Amino acid sequence: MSIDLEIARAATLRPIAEIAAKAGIPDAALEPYGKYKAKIGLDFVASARADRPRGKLVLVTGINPTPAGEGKTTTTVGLGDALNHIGKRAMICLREPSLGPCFGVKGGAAGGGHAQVVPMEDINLHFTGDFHAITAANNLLAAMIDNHIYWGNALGIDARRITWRRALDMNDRALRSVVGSLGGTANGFPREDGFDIVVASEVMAAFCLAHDLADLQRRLGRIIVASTRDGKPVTAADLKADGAMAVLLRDALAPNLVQTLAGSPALVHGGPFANIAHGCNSVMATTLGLHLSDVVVTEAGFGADLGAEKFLDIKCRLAGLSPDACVIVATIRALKMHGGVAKADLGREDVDAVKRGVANLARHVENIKKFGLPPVVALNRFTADTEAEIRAVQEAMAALGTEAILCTHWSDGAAGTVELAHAVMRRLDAKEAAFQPLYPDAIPLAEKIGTIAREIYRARDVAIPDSVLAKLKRFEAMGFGAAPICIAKTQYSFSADPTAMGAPVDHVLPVRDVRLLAGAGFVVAITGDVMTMPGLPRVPAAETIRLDEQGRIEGLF
Ligand SMILES: Nc1ncnc2c1ncn2[C@@H]1O[C@H](COP(=O)(O)OP(=O)(O)O)[C@@H](O)[C@H]1O
Ligand SMILES: O=COP(=O)(O)O
Ligand SMILES: [Mg+2]
Repeated sequence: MSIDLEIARAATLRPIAEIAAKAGIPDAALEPYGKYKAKIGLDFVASARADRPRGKLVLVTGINPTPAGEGKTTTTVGLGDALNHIGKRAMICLREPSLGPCFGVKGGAAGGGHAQVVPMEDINLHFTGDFHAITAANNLLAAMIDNHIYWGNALGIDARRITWRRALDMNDRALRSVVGSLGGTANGFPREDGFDIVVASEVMAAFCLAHDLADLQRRLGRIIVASTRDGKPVTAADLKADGAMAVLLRDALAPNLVQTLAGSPALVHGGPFANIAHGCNSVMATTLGLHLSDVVVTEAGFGADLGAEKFLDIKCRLAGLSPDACVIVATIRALKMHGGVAKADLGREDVDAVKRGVANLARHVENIKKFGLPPVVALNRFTADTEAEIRAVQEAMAALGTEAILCTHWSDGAAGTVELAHAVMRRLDAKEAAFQPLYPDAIPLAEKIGTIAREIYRARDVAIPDSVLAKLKRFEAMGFGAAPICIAKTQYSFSADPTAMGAPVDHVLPVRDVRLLAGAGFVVAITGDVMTMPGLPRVPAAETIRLDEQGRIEGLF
């Protein structure tokens, strides 16, 4: 059994009503899903947010990770627990895990060791059904498109220009490109189609950026699914799909409340990936947390070149949020990878490789400062890390005037992140943050892509084919010129080349396509070979996930 699962299963959980009461959520506002999970009623969310927000907002991001991940979720939990341990009222806001990585490479997303949200099995699997609801809403819209064409196509949809794709919460490369409606006239008009993993769906993005149920339905209605032969956009509202989609999502939109192993309240809600989507939990949960607590600690996915940039330039911009501090999670193993060490050798001491790999961390530190957020580095300690390697990181960061705090929350729980909690509180109390997004709304979409590429990825240039530039111009002509950009890119490198470790320079960012997410309110720029439907690895985690004789789950991590 995985250590994470062993620890989670051995824990004594508090009834969720007790966690809620501690967070200032009355019983009447709770919709329990068993003893240890609950949704928080939308009426309570609205009333709680009617008061002035109390809390400060702390973003947890990281360096470019190894495929296993470097511990942002784990550190978000550890920091939240430590803030509560030192007497603050902290809440943790996380994304819900996707079944794709759970049964694929990375495993779950409930943290790890003694810094987890629980019940981890529920959270990592079906949780409260939100992803199934989002999948259903996405696929209802897809079905209504083909059904509209089948019954005469009154809207004049050009079947060659349908951009809406089906979704599934699984890694399945066989579904990336399919042909639907085969089998004769009763099945409709055959056309090319495909599936995205649900965390890349625009329904997920709209769900996570919606301020309330009415806003969600408006966003769903604005989703552009196709165009007519003369280029006129066709929306979900044109198909009269937005109402039924909102019905499917009504219960899901209520934020989920669970707890950490230490009993801290955690809102786990929504779940876009940060390489192919915007990588942040829901605005509903984050804004609720800010009204209920003194500090909200929230994670954005993958490295700061992806999740943090999107949290700051998309979520904060669209939701009117202003972060007050930022933690960058680094690990010795990832720094060695960036220093050129092969995955198989990451467990061996190599101080020189750490010193070389620190260039990746240094660039993320420099980038976060561009947003007016002086970061603190959390060095998430793994057992194989040596004193010499740790010292090398701390000395390099000290030379940059940045604190690098050793954290041992995976093995020690809150006690392992108390020093980090005090460092974050020093920044919050000093009111150091002077957040501003990387680019203004008013510049052209292509210039926004260029700004991110140059300022964050340190690209020399961006390669955008004329056909893609024409699409961007069309989006601007349609009134979406002020929208932020969400760059779909590999998580392993600052560049579009997943093998370019460290801090690559002089690279060109190839943008192969762009998608207008009119419902979510941003434009996606797809770079390199990034896929919106991942595939399973040669040996998927699924092969070691099973039930024991008592029907208990094994192999989940
Ligand atoms: N210090 C640590 N020691 C051992 N395993 C860890 C440590 N920190 C995280 N992990 C494990 O690494 C994996 C990724 O952690 P996670 O917090 O999900 O990373 P991220 O959110 O950055 O992807 C999880 O299985 C977690 O249990
Ligand atoms: O979207 C990716 O999130 P993690 O970095 O937490 O795996
Ligand atoms: Mg995570």
